[in-house]
Amino acid sequence: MRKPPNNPYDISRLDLDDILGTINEEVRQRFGENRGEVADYIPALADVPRDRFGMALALLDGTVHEVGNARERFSIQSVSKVYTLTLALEAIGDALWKRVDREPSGDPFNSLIQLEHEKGIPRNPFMNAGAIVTADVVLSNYGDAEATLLEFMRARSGNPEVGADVELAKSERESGHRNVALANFIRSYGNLHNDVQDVLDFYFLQCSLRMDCVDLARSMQYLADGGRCGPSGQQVTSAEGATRINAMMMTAGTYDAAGDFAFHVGLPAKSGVSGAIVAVVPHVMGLCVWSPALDRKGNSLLGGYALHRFTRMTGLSVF
Ligand SMILES: NC(=O)CC[C@H](N)C(=O)O
Repeated sequence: MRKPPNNPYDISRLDLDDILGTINEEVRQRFGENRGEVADYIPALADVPRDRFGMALALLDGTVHEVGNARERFSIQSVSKVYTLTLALEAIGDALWKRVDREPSGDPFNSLIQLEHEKGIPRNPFMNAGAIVTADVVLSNYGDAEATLLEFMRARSGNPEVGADVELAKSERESGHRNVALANFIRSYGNLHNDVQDVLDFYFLQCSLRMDCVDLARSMQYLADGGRCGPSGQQVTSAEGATRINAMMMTAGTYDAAGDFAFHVGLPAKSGVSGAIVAVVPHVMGLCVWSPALDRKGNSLLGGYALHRFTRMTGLSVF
Protein backbone atom coordinates (compact mmCIF):
# COMPACT_ATOMS: atom_id res chain seq x y z
CA MET A 1 0.00 0.00 0.00
CA ARG A 2 1.17 3.54 -0.80
CA LYS A 3 2.51 5.23 2.34
CA PRO A 4 1.63 8.93 2.52
CA PRO A 5 4.63 11.31 2.79
CA ASN A 6 5.01 13.25 6.07
CA ASN A 7 3.93 16.49 4.42
CA PRO A 8 1.97 15.58 1.30
CA TYR A 9 2.04 19.19 0.10
CA ASP A 10 5.85 19.39 0.15
CA ILE A 11 6.54 19.09 -3.56
CA SER A 12 10.31 19.54 -3.28
CA ARG A 13 10.37 15.73 -2.95
CA LEU A 14 8.97 15.37 -6.50
CA ASP A 15 10.64 15.50 -9.91
CA LEU A 16 7.69 17.14 -11.67
CA ASP A 17 9.27 17.15 -15.15
CA ASP A 18 10.01 13.46 -14.88
CA ILE A 19 6.44 12.76 -13.74
CA LEU A 20 4.97 14.81 -16.59
CA GLY A 21 7.26 13.01 -19.07
CA THR A 22 6.03 9.62 -17.87
CA ILE A 23 2.38 10.68 -18.06
CA ASN A 24 2.93 12.07 -21.56
CA GLU A 25 4.35 8.74 -22.73
CA GLU A 26 1.56 6.76 -21.13
CA VAL A 27 -1.13 8.96 -22.66
CA ARG A 28 0.41 8.87 -26.14
CA GLN A 29 0.54 5.08 -26.04
CA ARG A 30 -3.23 5.23 -25.64
CA PHE A 31 -3.95 7.42 -28.68
CA GLY A 32 -4.30 4.28 -30.80
CA GLU A 33 -6.97 2.73 -28.60
CA ASN A 34 -9.53 4.81 -30.42
CA ARG A 35 -11.69 5.40 -27.39
CA GLY A 36 -13.71 8.57 -26.98
CA GLU A 37 -14.98 11.03 -29.56
CA VAL A 38 -14.33 14.72 -30.10
CA ALA A 39 -17.41 16.89 -29.54
CA ASP A 40 -19.09 17.31 -32.91
CA TYR A 41 -22.32 19.03 -31.90
CA ILE A 42 -20.38 22.28 -32.22
CA PRO A 43 -19.23 22.13 -35.89
CA ALA A 44 -15.98 24.01 -35.26
CA LEU A 45 -14.89 21.48 -32.63
CA ALA A 46 -15.45 18.45 -34.87
CA ASP A 47 -12.31 19.28 -36.92
CA VAL A 48 -9.88 19.24 -33.99
CA PRO A 49 -7.43 16.29 -34.25
CA ARG A 50 -7.90 13.77 -31.43
CA ASP A 51 -4.26 12.77 -31.00
CA ARG A 52 -3.25 15.78 -28.96
CA PHE A 53 -2.22 15.91 -25.33
CA GLY A 54 -0.87 18.78 -23.29
CA MET A 55 -0.43 19.28 -19.57
CA ALA A 56 0.83 22.23 -17.52
CA LEU A 57 1.33 22.91 -13.82
CA ALA A 58 1.70 26.43 -12.39
CA LEU A 59 3.21 26.51 -8.89
CA LEU A 60 2.44 29.36 -6.54
CA ASP A 61 5.94 30.85 -6.98
CA GLY A 62 5.20 31.22 -10.71
CA THR A 63 7.23 28.22 -11.89
CA VAL A 64 5.56 26.37 -14.77
CA HIS A 65 6.15 22.74 -15.76
CA GLU A 66 4.67 21.59 -19.05
CA VAL A 67 4.66 18.69 -21.48
CA GLY A 68 3.26 17.76 -24.91
CA ASN A 69 0.94 20.18 -26.69
CA ALA A 70 0.79 22.52 -23.71
CA ARG A 71 1.20 25.61 -25.93
CA GLU A 72 -1.48 24.72 -28.45
CA ARG A 73 -4.57 26.85 -28.10
CA PHE A 74 -8.15 25.60 -27.94
CA SER A 75 -11.49 27.11 -26.95
CA ILE A 76 -11.93 26.87 -23.20
CA GLN A 77 -15.68 26.05 -23.38
CA SER A 78 -17.13 25.22 -19.97
CA VAL A 79 -13.88 25.92 -18.15
CA SER A 80 -14.99 29.56 -18.56
CA LYS A 81 -17.80 28.90 -16.07
CA VAL A 82 -15.30 29.04 -13.19
CA TYR A 83 -14.31 32.59 -14.11
CA THR A 84 -17.82 33.92 -14.71
CA LEU A 85 -18.86 32.38 -11.38
CA THR A 86 -16.01 34.29 -9.74
CA LEU A 87 -17.10 37.54 -11.40
CA ALA A 88 -20.76 37.00 -10.46
CA LEU A 89 -19.91 36.23 -6.82
CA GLU A 90 -17.67 39.27 -6.57
CA ALA A 91 -20.52 41.41 -7.93
CA ILE A 92 -23.52 40.18 -5.93
CA GLY A 93 -22.13 37.75 -3.32
CA ASP A 94 -24.53 35.29 -1.74
CA ALA A 95 -27.50 36.77 -3.62
CA LEU A 96 -26.33 34.58 -6.52
CA TRP A 97 -27.46 31.49 -4.61
CA LYS A 98 -31.07 32.65 -4.74
CA ARG A 99 -30.90 32.31 -8.52
CA VAL A 100 -28.63 29.25 -8.89
CA ASP A 101 -28.40 26.34 -6.48
CA ARG A 102 -25.15 24.65 -5.47
CA GLU A 103 -25.98 20.97 -5.57
CA PRO A 104 -24.52 18.35 -7.91
CA SER A 105 -26.94 17.54 -10.69
CA GLY A 106 -26.37 13.92 -11.66
CA ASP A 107 -27.59 14.98 -15.10
CA PRO A 108 -25.74 15.85 -18.32
CA PHE A 109 -24.38 19.39 -18.61
CA ASN A 110 -27.02 20.51 -21.07
CA SER A 111 -30.01 18.83 -19.41
CA LEU A 112 -33.38 20.55 -19.27
CA ILE A 113 -35.14 18.05 -17.04
CA GLN A 114 -34.55 19.41 -13.53
CA LEU A 115 -35.26 22.98 -14.55
CA GLU A 116 -39.00 22.50 -14.75
CA HIS A 117 -39.24 20.72 -11.40
CA GLU A 118 -37.06 23.34 -9.78
CA LYS A 119 -38.90 26.28 -11.33
CA GLY A 120 -36.12 27.78 -13.39
CA ILE A 121 -33.46 27.66 -10.65
CA PRO A 122 -30.54 25.68 -12.11
CA ARG A 123 -28.90 23.06 -9.89
CA ASN A 124 -25.44 24.62 -10.02
CA PRO A 125 -23.42 27.27 -11.89
CA PHE A 126 -21.47 24.69 -13.91
CA MET A 127 -24.34 23.14 -15.84
CA ASN A 128 -25.19 25.15 -18.94
CA ALA A 129 -28.44 26.37 -17.32
CA GLY A 130 -26.57 27.68 -14.27
CA ALA A 131 -23.84 29.24 -16.38
CA ILE A 132 -26.49 31.04 -18.44
CA VAL A 133 -27.94 32.58 -15.25
CA THR A 134 -24.40 33.44 -14.10
CA ALA A 135 -23.74 35.10 -17.46
CA ASP A 136 -26.91 37.14 -16.94
CA VAL A 137 -25.61 38.32 -13.55
CA VAL A 138 -22.27 39.33 -15.08
CA LEU A 139 -24.09 41.23 -17.85
CA SER A 140 -26.21 43.11 -15.31
CA ASN A 141 -23.35 44.05 -13.03
CA TYR A 142 -20.40 45.01 -15.21
CA GLY A 143 -20.62 47.92 -17.64
CA ASP A 144 -19.01 46.07 -20.54
CA ALA A 145 -19.20 42.38 -19.62
CA GLU A 146 -17.24 41.20 -22.64
CA ALA A 147 -14.34 43.58 -22.01
CA THR A 148 -14.41 42.75 -18.29
CA LEU A 149 -14.13 39.02 -18.94
CA LEU A 150 -11.33 39.47 -21.48
CA GLU A 151 -9.39 41.67 -19.10
CA PHE A 152 -10.03 39.18 -16.27
CA MET A 153 -8.69 36.25 -18.30
CA ARG A 154 -5.64 38.17 -19.51
CA ALA A 155 -4.80 39.18 -15.93
CA ARG A 156 -5.38 35.68 -14.52
CA SER A 157 -3.19 34.01 -17.14
CA GLY A 158 -0.63 36.80 -17.52
CA ASN A 159 -1.17 36.52 -21.28
CA PRO A 160 -2.34 39.76 -22.96
CA GLU A 161 -3.11 37.83 -26.15
CA VAL A 162 -6.06 35.86 -24.77
CA GLY A 163 -8.99 36.56 -27.08
CA ALA A 164 -12.32 35.24 -28.31
CA ASP A 165 -12.77 33.07 -31.40
CA VAL A 166 -15.54 34.99 -33.10
CA GLU A 167 -16.12 32.31 -35.76
CA LEU A 168 -16.52 29.62 -33.13
CA ALA A 169 -18.93 31.75 -31.11
CA LYS A 170 -20.94 32.30 -34.30
CA SER A 171 -20.96 28.57 -35.06
CA GLU A 172 -22.24 27.86 -31.53
CA ARG A 173 -24.90 30.53 -31.83
CA GLU A 174 -26.16 28.91 -35.04
CA SER A 175 -26.10 25.33 -33.75
CA GLY A 176 -26.78 25.86 -30.04
CA HIS A 177 -30.50 25.12 -30.12
CA ARG A 178 -30.48 23.48 -26.74
CA ASN A 179 -28.81 26.45 -25.08
CA VAL A 180 -31.36 28.71 -26.75
CA ALA A 181 -34.10 26.49 -25.32
CA LEU A 182 -32.53 26.53 -21.84
CA ALA A 183 -32.22 30.32 -21.84
CA ASN A 184 -35.81 30.85 -22.96
CA PHE A 185 -37.08 28.36 -20.42
CA ILE A 186 -35.21 30.10 -17.59
CA ARG A 187 -36.48 33.45 -18.87
CA SER A 188 -40.04 32.16 -18.66
CA TYR A 189 -39.52 31.77 -14.90
CA GLY A 190 -38.18 35.31 -14.67
CA ASN A 191 -34.67 34.13 -13.79
CA LEU A 192 -32.96 36.03 -16.63
CA HIS A 193 -33.02 39.80 -16.44
CA ASN A 194 -31.39 40.67 -19.73
CA ASP A 195 -32.45 39.99 -23.28
CA VAL A 196 -32.10 36.25 -24.02
CA GLN A 197 -30.04 36.91 -27.12
CA ASP A 198 -27.62 39.18 -25.26
CA VAL A 199 -27.14 36.58 -22.52
CA LEU A 200 -26.49 33.84 -25.08
CA ASP A 201 -24.08 36.02 -27.05
CA PHE A 202 -22.06 36.56 -23.89
CA TYR A 203 -22.27 32.88 -22.95
CA PHE A 204 -21.03 31.74 -26.38
CA LEU A 205 -18.26 34.31 -26.26
CA GLN A 206 -17.00 33.05 -22.90
CA CYS A 207 -16.95 29.48 -24.27
CA SER A 208 -14.99 30.57 -27.35
CA LEU A 209 -12.02 32.14 -25.52
CA ARG A 210 -8.80 30.66 -26.87
CA MET A 211 -6.11 29.69 -24.41
CA ASP A 212 -3.51 26.96 -23.94
CA CYS A 213 -2.68 24.66 -21.03
CA VAL A 214 -0.03 27.03 -19.65
CA ASP A 215 -2.49 29.98 -19.70
CA LEU A 216 -5.15 27.92 -17.96
CA ALA A 217 -2.84 26.41 -15.33
CA ARG A 218 -1.75 29.95 -14.42
CA SER A 219 -5.37 31.09 -14.41
CA MET A 220 -6.13 28.52 -11.73
CA GLN A 221 -3.46 29.85 -9.36
CA TYR A 222 -5.85 32.19 -7.58
CA LEU A 223 -7.97 29.22 -6.55
CA ALA A 224 -4.89 27.41 -5.21
CA ASP A 225 -3.60 30.47 -3.35
CA GLY A 226 -6.50 31.72 -1.23
CA GLY A 227 -7.82 34.03 -3.96
CA ARG A 228 -4.48 35.67 -4.77
CA CYS A 229 -3.59 35.64 -8.46
CA GLY A 230 0.14 35.07 -8.99
CA PRO A 231 0.43 36.45 -12.54
CA SER A 232 -1.21 39.81 -11.64
CA GLY A 233 -0.52 39.97 -7.90
CA GLN A 234 -4.21 40.85 -7.37
CA GLN A 235 -6.49 39.47 -4.68
CA VAL A 236 -9.26 38.23 -7.01
CA THR A 237 -11.54 36.88 -4.32
CA SER A 238 -11.28 36.21 -0.59
CA ALA A 239 -9.77 32.99 0.78
CA GLU A 240 -13.34 31.97 1.65
CA GLY A 241 -14.45 32.74 -1.92
CA ALA A 242 -11.68 30.51 -3.33
CA THR A 243 -12.60 27.70 -0.92
CA ARG A 244 -16.22 27.86 -2.03
CA ILE A 245 -15.42 27.87 -5.74
CA ASN A 246 -13.14 24.87 -5.23
CA ALA A 247 -15.99 23.10 -3.43
CA MET A 248 -18.30 23.78 -6.38
CA MET A 249 -15.68 22.40 -8.77
CA MET A 250 -15.29 19.28 -6.68
CA THR A 251 -19.02 18.56 -6.54
CA ALA A 252 -20.16 19.74 -9.97
CA GLY A 253 -17.15 20.62 -12.17
CA THR A 254 -17.25 17.45 -14.23
CA TYR A 255 -21.06 17.21 -14.39
CA ASP A 256 -22.57 13.82 -13.73
CA ALA A 257 -19.07 12.32 -13.49
CA ALA A 258 -18.13 14.39 -10.42
CA GLY A 259 -18.37 11.34 -8.15
CA ASP A 260 -16.19 9.26 -10.42
CA PHE A 261 -13.75 12.13 -10.70
CA ALA A 262 -13.47 12.48 -6.92
CA PHE A 263 -12.86 8.73 -6.79
CA HIS A 264 -10.14 8.60 -9.45
CA VAL A 265 -8.55 12.06 -9.15
CA GLY A 266 -9.60 13.77 -5.93
CA LEU A 267 -9.01 17.41 -6.90
CA PRO A 268 -11.40 20.30 -7.56
CA ALA A 269 -11.65 20.35 -11.35
CA LYS A 270 -13.64 21.82 -14.24
CA SER A 271 -13.93 20.35 -17.69
CA GLY A 272 -14.98 21.66 -21.09
CA VAL A 273 -16.11 19.90 -24.27
CA SER A 274 -12.97 21.01 -26.13
CA GLY A 275 -11.15 18.41 -24.01
CA ALA A 276 -9.68 20.75 -21.41
CA ILE A 277 -9.76 20.02 -17.69
CA VAL A 278 -8.43 22.51 -15.15
CA ALA A 279 -7.74 21.42 -11.59
CA VAL A 280 -6.47 22.85 -8.33
CA VAL A 281 -4.17 21.41 -5.69
CA PRO A 282 -5.07 23.81 -2.87
CA HIS A 283 -2.02 25.71 -1.54
CA VAL A 284 0.24 24.10 -4.14
CA MET A 285 -0.59 24.61 -7.82
CA GLY A 286 -3.04 25.17 -10.66
CA LEU A 287 -3.12 22.55 -13.42
CA CYS A 288 -4.52 22.07 -16.88
CA VAL A 289 -4.68 19.03 -19.14
CA TRP A 290 -6.02 18.98 -22.68
CA SER A 291 -6.86 16.10 -24.98
CA PRO A 292 -9.84 16.47 -27.33
CA ALA A 293 -11.46 13.01 -27.31
CA LEU A 294 -14.28 12.87 -24.74
CA ASP A 295 -16.03 10.19 -22.76
CA ARG A 296 -19.81 9.77 -22.82
CA LYS A 297 -20.27 12.44 -20.17
CA GLY A 298 -18.33 15.07 -22.08
CA ASN A 299 -15.08 14.98 -20.11
CA SER A 300 -11.67 14.49 -21.73
CA LEU A 301 -10.95 10.80 -21.57
CA LEU A 302 -7.16 10.94 -21.61
CA GLY A 303 -7.18 14.21 -19.66
CA GLY A 304 -8.99 12.43 -16.84
CA TYR A 305 -6.54 9.54 -17.08
CA ALA A 306 -3.57 11.94 -16.92
CA LEU A 307 -4.94 13.63 -13.79
CA HIS A 308 -5.55 10.24 -12.22
CA ARG A 309 -1.95 9.20 -12.88
CA PHE A 310 -0.68 12.57 -11.64
CA THR A 311 -2.44 12.37 -8.29
CA ARG A 312 -1.37 8.75 -7.80
CA MET A 313 2.26 9.40 -8.73
CA THR A 314 2.54 12.53 -6.55
CA GLY A 315 0.22 11.70 -3.66
CA LEU A 316 -1.36 15.15 -4.21
CA SER A 317 -5.09 14.95 -3.62
CA VAL A 318 -7.47 16.68 -1.25
CA PHE A 319 -8.22 13.24 0.18
N1 LIG B 1 -19.54 21.24 -21.45
C1 LIG B 1 -19.22 22.26 -22.19
O1 LIG B 1 -18.06 22.60 -22.37
C2 LIG B 1 -20.37 22.94 -22.85
C3 LIG B 1 -20.02 24.26 -23.47
C4 LIG B 1 -20.61 24.44 -24.82
N2 LIG B 1 -20.22 25.71 -25.32
C5 LIG B 1 -22.12 24.32 -24.76
O2 LIG B 1 -22.76 25.25 -24.36
O3 LIG B 1 -22.69 23.33 -25.11
